[in-house]
Amino acid sequence: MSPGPELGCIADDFTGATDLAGNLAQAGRRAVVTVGVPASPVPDADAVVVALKSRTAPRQRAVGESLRAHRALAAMGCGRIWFKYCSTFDSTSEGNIGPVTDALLEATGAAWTIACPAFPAGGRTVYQGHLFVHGRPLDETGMRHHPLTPMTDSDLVRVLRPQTAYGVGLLPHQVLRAGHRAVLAHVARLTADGRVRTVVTDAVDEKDLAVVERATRHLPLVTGGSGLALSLPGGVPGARAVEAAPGPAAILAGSVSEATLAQTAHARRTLPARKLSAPDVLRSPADAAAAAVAWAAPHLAAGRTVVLHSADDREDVRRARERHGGAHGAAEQAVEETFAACARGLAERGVRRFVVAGGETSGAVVTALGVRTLRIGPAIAPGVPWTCASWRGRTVNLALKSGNFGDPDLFTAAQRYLDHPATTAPIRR
Ligand SMILES: Nc1ncnc2c1ncn2[C@@H]1O[C@H](COP(=O)(O)OP(=O)(O)OP(=O)(O)O)[C@@H](O)[C@H]1O
Ligand SMILES: O=C(O)[C@@H](O)C(=O)CO
Repeated sequence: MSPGPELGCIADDFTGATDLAGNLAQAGRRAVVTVGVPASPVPDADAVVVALKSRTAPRQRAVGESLRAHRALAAMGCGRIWFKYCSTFDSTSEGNIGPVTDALLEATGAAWTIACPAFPAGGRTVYQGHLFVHGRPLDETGMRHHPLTPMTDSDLVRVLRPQTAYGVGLLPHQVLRAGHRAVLAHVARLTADGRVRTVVTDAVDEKDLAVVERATRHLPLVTGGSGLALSLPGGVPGARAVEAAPGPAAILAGSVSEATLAQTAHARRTLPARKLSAPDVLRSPADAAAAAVAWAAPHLAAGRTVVLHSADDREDVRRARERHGGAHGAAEQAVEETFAACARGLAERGVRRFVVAGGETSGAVVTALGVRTLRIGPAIAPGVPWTCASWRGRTVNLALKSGNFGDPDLFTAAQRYLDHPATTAPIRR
């Protein structure tokens, strides 16, 4: 038996970290997310997930931070390492999926590993190496136009090859369907001459993932999305119970993905909502946040959940960029600073529950609240768990939602999963 946690995970963004930890909790693991590399061992955890902001960082930095995280997890005695990246394989020809995988192969001494982004419960499937999002090839989705990691090819073997120093193989569906022994024989052939060290795995449903899990449970390193976690056997019942803070809630939507825009539009029908004014935000994030918090105060006093959002559509972002006319990313930075200041102001006004949409926005909010660790609670949607953290010694609950996750009613339904965790487990297997 391993002396430390069963799993040590390195996530390349914050929402991805809680996504993986949430699925590990669904599989009965006591999962804890640390914001950045932990300075000391994490007690009472079966899985420690280190949340980094390395997805679009310069390659050297991403590799360096991931190795630092690996050293901390290895020092805790973690049995296996899991490199978590996006289920839409967000990367460029430079990386960072390939370079970080290469570095972790060396660090863990693994002869080979898998690249398994499939998350069927979240609509991500892989067939013959091609990634589909709710049945559409990746390159035909909005990811084609992502500003930082545009995904213009759904063939993951082709996408990964230029990113890694080693060969890339494919574990196709027909082999998977023949069972885990056939998988191991196939991989043995692929990796025989030592060139191929990463194997892209097909998986279109949970049955496929169960075979992948069975065939790879001996590996010191796995890489991929969070979907594989749902197939882990064993686990402790009740691992998802966390304290629910009393007190009002706020939705902070800084994501401009299609799913979030639909969720915001839905929530605005029934909840008090305010759009952050772009000119105000660009002039002074602090003043824009103060005005938003003042607007929220009477609604919060009346016990209502408030919604603060930054865009109705992508045009808003384009206009803000144009209006700002500054350095690349400056308008986005101002919006993130505003959400960060809103989170601080709202917490000071008694808000104890936050639903935050968007990876970057979540990073800004979690950092602003000075949160160091997140314990995982019940899920609102596949890949979106409630978490429990401490703010100035008080319990706060945070749900960090990846831009593209969740149904349109996610914001309005969120509270009920925290209040009634035992009766509402929305993950369909
Ligand atoms: N009106 C706006 N003008 C300029 N920038 C904006 C505006 N609204 C949001 N943004 C910025 O757009 C970025 C959205 O990124 P974020 O990661 O939060 O969401 P996402 O990309 O939809 O989600 P994910 O990364 O989880 O898929 C943030 O930097 C945010 O501050
Ligand atoms: O895997 C996913 O899709 C998410 O956890 C994510 O990483 C989005 O940023």
